[in-house]
Amino acid sequence: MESITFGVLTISDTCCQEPAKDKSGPRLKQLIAESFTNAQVIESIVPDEKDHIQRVLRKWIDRKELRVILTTGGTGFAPRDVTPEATRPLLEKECPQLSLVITLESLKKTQFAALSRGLCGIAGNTLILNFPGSEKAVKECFETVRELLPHALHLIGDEVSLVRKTHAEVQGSAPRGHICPHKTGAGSDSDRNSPFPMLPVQEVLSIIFDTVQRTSSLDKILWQLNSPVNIPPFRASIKDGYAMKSTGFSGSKRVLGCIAAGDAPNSSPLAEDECFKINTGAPLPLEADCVVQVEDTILLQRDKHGGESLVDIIVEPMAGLDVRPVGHDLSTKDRVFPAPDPSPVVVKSLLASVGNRLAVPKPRVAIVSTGSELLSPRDQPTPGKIFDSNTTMLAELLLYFGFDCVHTSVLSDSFEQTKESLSDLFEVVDFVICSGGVSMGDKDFVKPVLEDLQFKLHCGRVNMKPGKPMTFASRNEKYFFGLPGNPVSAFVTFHLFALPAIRWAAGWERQKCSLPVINVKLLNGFYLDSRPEFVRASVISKSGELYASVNGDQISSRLQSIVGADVLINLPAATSDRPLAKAGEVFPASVLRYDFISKYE
Ligand SMILES: Nc1nc2c(c(=O)[nH]1)N[C@H]1C(S)=C(S)[C@@H](COP(=O)(O)OP(=O)(O)OC[C@H]3O[C@@H](n4cnc5c(N)ncnc54)[C@H](O)[C@@H]3O)O[C@H]1N2
Ligand code: MOO
Ligand SMILES: [Mg+2]
Repeated sequence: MESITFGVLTISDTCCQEPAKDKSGPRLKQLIAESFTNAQVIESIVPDEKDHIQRVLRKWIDRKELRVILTTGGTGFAPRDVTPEATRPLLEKECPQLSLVITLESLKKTQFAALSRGLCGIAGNTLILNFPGSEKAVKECFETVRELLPHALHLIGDEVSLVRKTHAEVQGSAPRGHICPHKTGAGSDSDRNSPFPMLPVQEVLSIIFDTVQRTSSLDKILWQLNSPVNIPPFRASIKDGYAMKSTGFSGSKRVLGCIAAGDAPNSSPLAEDECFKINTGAPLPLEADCVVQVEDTILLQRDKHGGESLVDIIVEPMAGLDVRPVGHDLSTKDRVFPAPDPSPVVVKSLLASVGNRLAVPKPRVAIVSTGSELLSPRDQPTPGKIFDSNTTMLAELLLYFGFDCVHTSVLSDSFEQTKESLSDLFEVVDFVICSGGVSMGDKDFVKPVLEDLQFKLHCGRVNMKPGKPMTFASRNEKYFFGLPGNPVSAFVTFHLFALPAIRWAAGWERQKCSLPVINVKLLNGFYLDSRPEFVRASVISKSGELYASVNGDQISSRLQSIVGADVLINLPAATSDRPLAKAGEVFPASVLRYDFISKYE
C-alpha cells in the first residue's frame, strides 16, 4: 500500500487551550511512524465543540489523499463529550464491528472501556476511528487496528476519486449541453445511479451554515444600536385624569385647563389646590408630580362655557402616581434591542419607535422555476402543460417569513437558457431559489449548468422524503438552492434548507434559523419510508397535549397536503424491526407557521 496519509485530531477543551498538554496526539503520530513507512500525518486540536470537530473532519474527508482519521478524546459520558455525535452525521457507512473489536480488546485491560462511545466508519474514501482521550488508550486501540488498516483501505478503495475522474472525463468529452446524471454514475453506462451521495439532513444543514457568509451582521447594525432618544422624551401621564402636586393631598382642586397628548409641556405655576386635566400620553406640567385618574375624582363645578372648573380628588395622590418618567421605557443609555430578535415586526417597529429609518440590509433572493411544462397561472390550460405553482408558493413563503423576492423567472428545459438566466441573475442577487430540473432526467439541466458556471456542488441529494434531489451549491458569496420540482418537495426543502440559509445570511442567530421544533403525538399509525420523512400534519391540542394528524396522501406532487399543515413531523426511516410509527408515539415536528394549532379538543 503506497504511503498512507493520516489525520490525527485531538478533541479536548484543555489541550485546545494548552496544546503542550496533548500527549495522545503526538503518541499516535509516533505509533503511525513506527508502523507505516513514510506515512504522512496531519494533526489538529479542537475543543469539544461539534461544529469545530465537523469542520476539520469534513475538510480532511474532502482531501482525497487523506485515508485514515484517528480522533482522540470526547468519546466518554461527560456532558462535553460529543465526538461520536459529531462524527456520525459525516459517515456514509458505520463500521460497528471495528468499534466492537476495539472495545473487546480494551475490555481485557479495563472494564471502563465499556464507558467509551467511540465510533468507526467510512466517509468518502476515508476511514474514521474515534479513540478515547488517554495516551494509554490510544496506544492500545491503535495496536488493535494496526494490522487491519491496510486491508480496510483497499476494500474502501478510492472509487470516489474514480467517480470524480469518470465524471470529469465524461463531462469534458461530452457534446455541448447536458449529460444525464446517470451517465455520470460510478463506472460505465450500466451504472445509472446518481454520483451524488444522499447526505443526511443534519449534515446538509451543517454544510449550509459553514458555507453561507452572513451578508449583514445584525450584531453591529441592530443589536448594539444605542437609543438616540428617551422614551418617553417627557414625563408622560399614564392615565386620563388630573395632574397635580402630591403635596396638595386629596380634596377639591381648581382645574386650570386641559393638556392633550401632543401639547408641549407647560411650565405655568401650579398651586397645591390646583390641577390640570390631562390625557394619557400627554406631558405633565413642570410643577406637577402625579396624576389621579378620572375614576378617582368627583366633578364639583363647570364654568359658564361648560368646561370643568372644580374637581374633588377622592384618593391620596402620591408622588410619581401614574407618571412615566423621562426614559422610563428606553433611555439614551440603553440599547434599542435588549436582545437579538430579527423578526421583521420587532425590528421595524423598534426602529420606528426611536425615529430610526435604518433600512436593514436583507439578502437579495430570486425565485426561478424550471420546466417546459409550466404555464403561468394566468394562461389558458394547454394540453401537456401544468400551472406553475412553485413560483407563487416560494415567493409567498419568502414574504411570509419577512424576506423579499427581488425577481422571479420561469425557464424552459434548456441548458443554454438556464445557464444564461442564472449567470445574469447572480450578477444582482445573493440567493437563487430554484425548483425543478435536479433529478435524473435528461432534461434536468440544473446541476450540469451549475458545474458549467463553476459553482461548487456541496450537496446533490439528501437522505429525506420528500426532497431527495435537493441541491445546494455556491460560488464565492453566491448561493444556489435547487429544490426538487415536485411542489411539496419544494415546500419542504424551502423550509428545511433555503429559509435557514437566508436567515443565517441575514444575520440571524444560528439556533433561530431553522424552524422551531415541538414534540407531537401521532394521532394515527403511519408506515415509515426507507428515507427519513417530513410529513405534513395538522396539530390538535387535546387536554394540553399536542397530537399530529397526517394530512392525507403524502405523495410529493400533491400540494393539497400543505393545506392545514401546521407542522412537518420528522419521522425516522423504517428499519426491519420498525416498519411502523405507532399511534401515540412522540416525534419531533418542525413548526411551519405561527398559528400552528388547528384544533382544540
Ligand atoms: N429515475 C429517477 N427519477 C426521479 C428520482 C430518482 O431518484 N430517480 N427522484 C424523484 C424525486 S424524489 C423527485 S422530488 C423528483 C424531482 O425532480 P426534479 O427536481 O427534476 O423536478 P422536475 O422533474 O422538474 O419536476 C418534478 C415534478 O414537479 C412538477 N413541477 C416542476 N416544477 C413545477 C412548478 N413550478 N409548479 C408545479 N409543478 C412543478 C413537474 O411537472 C413534475 O411533475 O424527481 C423524481 N424522479
Ligand atoms: O424526493 Mo421526492 O421529493 O420524494 O419526491
Ligand atoms: Mg426532473
